[in-house]
Formats: sequence, C-alpha cells, structure tokens
Amino acid sequence: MANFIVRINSGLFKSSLQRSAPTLYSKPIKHFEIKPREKWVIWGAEKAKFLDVIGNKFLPDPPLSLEYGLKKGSFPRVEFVKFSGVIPTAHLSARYEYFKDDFDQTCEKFIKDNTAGSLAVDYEVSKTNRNIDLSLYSELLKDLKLKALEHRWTMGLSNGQMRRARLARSLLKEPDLTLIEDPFLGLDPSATDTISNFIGNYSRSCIVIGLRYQDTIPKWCTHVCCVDENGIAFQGQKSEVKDLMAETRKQYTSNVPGARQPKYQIKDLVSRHPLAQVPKHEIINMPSALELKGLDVSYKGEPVLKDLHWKVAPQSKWHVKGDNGTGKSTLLSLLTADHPQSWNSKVVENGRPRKTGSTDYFTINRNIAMSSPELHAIFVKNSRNGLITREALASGFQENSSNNFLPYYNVLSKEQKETLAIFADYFGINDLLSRRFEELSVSDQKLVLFVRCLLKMPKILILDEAFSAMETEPMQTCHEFLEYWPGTVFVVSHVPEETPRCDHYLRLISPGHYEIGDSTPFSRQAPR
Ligand SMILES: Nc1ncnc2c1ncn2[C@@H]1O[C@H](COP(=O)(O)OP(=O)(O)OP(=O)(O)O)[C@@H](O)[C@H]1O
Repeated sequence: MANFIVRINSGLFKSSLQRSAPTLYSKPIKHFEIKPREKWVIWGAEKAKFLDVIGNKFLPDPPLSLEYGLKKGSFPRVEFVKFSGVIPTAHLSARYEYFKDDFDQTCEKFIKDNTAGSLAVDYEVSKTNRNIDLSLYSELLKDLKLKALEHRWTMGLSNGQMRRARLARSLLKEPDLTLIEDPFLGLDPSATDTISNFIGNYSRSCIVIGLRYQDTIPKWCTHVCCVDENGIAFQGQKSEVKDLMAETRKQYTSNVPGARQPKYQIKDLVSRHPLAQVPKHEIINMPSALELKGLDVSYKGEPVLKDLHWKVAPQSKWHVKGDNGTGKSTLLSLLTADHPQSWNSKVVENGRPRKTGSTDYFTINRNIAMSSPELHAIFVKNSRNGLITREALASGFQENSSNNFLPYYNVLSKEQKETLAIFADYFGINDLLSRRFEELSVSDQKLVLFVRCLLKMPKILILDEAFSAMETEPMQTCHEFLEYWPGTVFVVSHVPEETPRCDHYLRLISPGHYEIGDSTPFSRQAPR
C-alpha cells in the first residue's frame, strides 16, 4: 500500500468529458498530497470545490494526475458529509407531522443505511450487502453521543442531532477518505467540542474538513491548504503557514471598501415596510406581536417546551438561544403554524389567541418570512430542476407559503419587480439573478435566501441559522441592514460572529426552564 491517501500531480480538472468543457482552474494543480495520520483543513471561500476535487467529483486531466493510495484495483471509498439542512426535502411541517412514510425510519436505521422500509408495510428491503461492523457502530454511537437517540425517528432529530447522525452514518461505511464541509456550523459550543474532539481523535478514516476564512482552526489540525478561485493559494504544515493565514484572514474578513456600490440606500429599502411610517408612540401602544401564555409542547408525552411565558413587542429583535435539541426549531415551527400543536389558545398574536377556526395557516404566514437550514435544503433540491436565482427571490413574494417554487417572477406586479431590483442592487446580487441557485456558492445562496425573506415586508422575520456559511462581508451588510429593519425579528444562531444585534434574548434550557433578558454584546468565543 502506498504511503499516501490522496495525491494530485499536475492535474487540471473538468466537469465534463467534452473537449470544449472549461477547466475548473486555469492552471494545473502542481502537487497536493495527504499522508496517513495527517489532519488537513481545506480553508477558504472555494473549499467546497476543492473538497470535490480530492473526492473525485471532477475529471482529472491527465487521468492519473489524481491518485488514491489504495491497493491496486480497488475503488477509493470516499464519503462526503454535507450538512445542508435536516433530511433534504423535509420542510418544517413534514418534520413535525408525525412520520410521513418517506421519512419514517429510526435513527439506528438511518445510520446503518442498509435497509429501506416504510411504516406502511411490515417488511424491509436490503439496500446493500455490505457488512456492518457492529462494534464500530456502538463506538460511533457512544463517541457522538447518539445512544439516547438510537430508537428515535430521524425526522424528529434537531439540526445538531442530525449532524452527528450523518457523521456516524458516513463513518460506519468505513471510508478511506471522509470529507466534511463546515462541520461546526449550527452547533452549540458543547456540541462543537464533541464533534471537534471526535474528528481530532478518529483514526479509522482520514478525515479532511473544509472551513471558512473566519473559522478557528482546530488544535488537532496538522496541515492547512488555502484555496481560492485559482486553485491552491498556499499549503503546508499549520505552523509553517501561520503568518500567511493571518494575512489572508485579515484581507478577507475586513470590509473591502467600495467593493459593493449600491445605487440605493437602506432607507429606500425599509421605507417599503408597512411599519416604517408608523410613529414610535403608536408602535408602543400596539398589542404584542406575539405572546405565549404558558405554552406546552411534548412529543409522545415527552415535554420539550413547558409553561413558556413570552411577550414580544412589535419591532423588537430577539435572539432565541439554547443548546442543540432544547426546542428552538419547535418553537419557531409553532409560530409559522408548521407544527401540529400550533392551534393553541396559549399562542396570542396581535392580541388575538390562535384557536382552531380563528385563523388559518395562510393568514398567519402572510405576515411571517424565514430563512432556515430546512428551507435552504429544499431550495437546493428544487434548483436541480433549473430554479434560477431571480425565481428563487420572486418566490419570496408568495404570500401564503415559504414552500412554493412555481415560476412567479412574471406574475409579480410592477412594484414588486421594482422592490426585487432595488434589494438585488443593494445586496450586490444582480450578477447572480440569472444563474441557477444551486450553482451559487453556499455563502451567496444564504444571502439570496436572506434577501428573499425580506421582500414581502413581513411583520415577523425568522432568521434560523440564516448567516451560517456566509462570508464575512455580505454577513456584515445583512447585519447592518437589520439595524434599520422595522419588523419584529427572531434570530437563532449559535455563533456570536454570526448573530446580528438583538435587543433581548430567550434562552431555552430544558423543559420548564428558560431565561428571558436583555442582550449584551457577545463576548468572543474561546478558540476550540
Ligand atoms: N417529531 C418529533 N418527534 C419526537 N421528538 C422530536 C420531534 N421533533 C423534535 N423532537 C425532539 O425535540 C427536541 C427539540 O428539537 P428542536 O429541533 O426543536 O431543537 P433545537 O433547539 O432547534 O435544536 P438544534 O439547535 O439542534 O437545531 C429534540 O430532542 C428533538 O429530537
């Protein structure tokens, strides 16, 4: 067996066999090599593309310029762990409506990934004949803190829980090379430590992770490869490239003045919001935008939210905090009526209790817009059918549903088209409008989803991990914009740098335990 895991020698890469197909980078990659026991971080805005290169997703030219150090004749076993949402295709409502048949598998089955079945029938069909190493299975469950979730339904896992399950599922396949993009996004600090320590100590597969310029490089990392649109910018042992990294980080994470030169100003955008013209004294006298009067939510008798009292004034900005699995998404899905227990007189909107018959899903959602990992996953999936960015944005005007992808731009009124154009200009996404959503960088996709949820001028804006995976500059533009936004805002975010300024916070701790308070600026997170 060769003494390397993967190696590139003078390779150009293409996405198609066609002669005229453009190459991924203008110049060949001279040399890149990962040896056993090395722990690499692929670093920078173009990390996803480079992970795909070393994961054999592009065609190397010449063919042997990309090699895997395996026994002759065997295929490289490469696993990609991508965390774009909960189970792809699961909209929030599907997550909470009990066990639609496409998704009704337990966490154990999801991780073992060798049979398919449905609650509709009482037999299962084998998907593979691979042998599952049951001792590895138990080890992964223990190390990734999944034991208690083993018999739970996969659809009901929170984002953080699902990430750990996905990682276990990939590693159980005993890959030679495991590629993980942004392994820490959306994780609370203790889950971040769990996953980071786990990856650092794991020795049964070579794990390579992709991180953004602004991310902290984990202590266990031995080598860094910085990539940009031209390929490898620099690479080497972490200690050798330390200074280059500091310089690069400074360059990319500071605002580049003049890079975006919008024709419009924030006031031109927010003045379109119905609350923008309402004087302060009238806002103060309005009923609460939302009030929870002792809300309880449980799953099969297990409480998640218990006796929750919460009053939200119009125009206030809230940071909804809490460790993975404490019920943040459950709470938000209740607000958007995606949760079966949403018809609850303990939920009071604008002074009116929400009882069955008193309002409906569409009326509620006329005033709410959101960006969330679930929605992101659905957009990526839909864009495989050709959804372009302009249409992705236009769908933001759909009054009643965040989940409608039929072409809509041509149906928009003149005023709506103008709003879309002004927002696209301000956020610097004009050049993306005719591109397919799926082709955009993850950072641009997130930016488009953010802009999309502003367009219908919602009274309530829900930003669930809306800025994770966004590059610093566009994120700062969005945060600055939110300072002037006249609607009520709920933010869910685990990372201080990704959290826009909020006036208050609600911290969910455990069922029946929560804290409400005024936000203070975040202290910076301790490095991992
Ligand atoms: N349909 C369901 N059936 C059973 N349990 C569920 C269901 N939906 C959610 N849960 C459980 O309820 C708890 C709260 O989940 P929720 O997704 O609301 O947490 P969260 O705070 O948003 O987590 P994260 O930060 O990881 O996104 C979790 O333990 C989750 O496994």
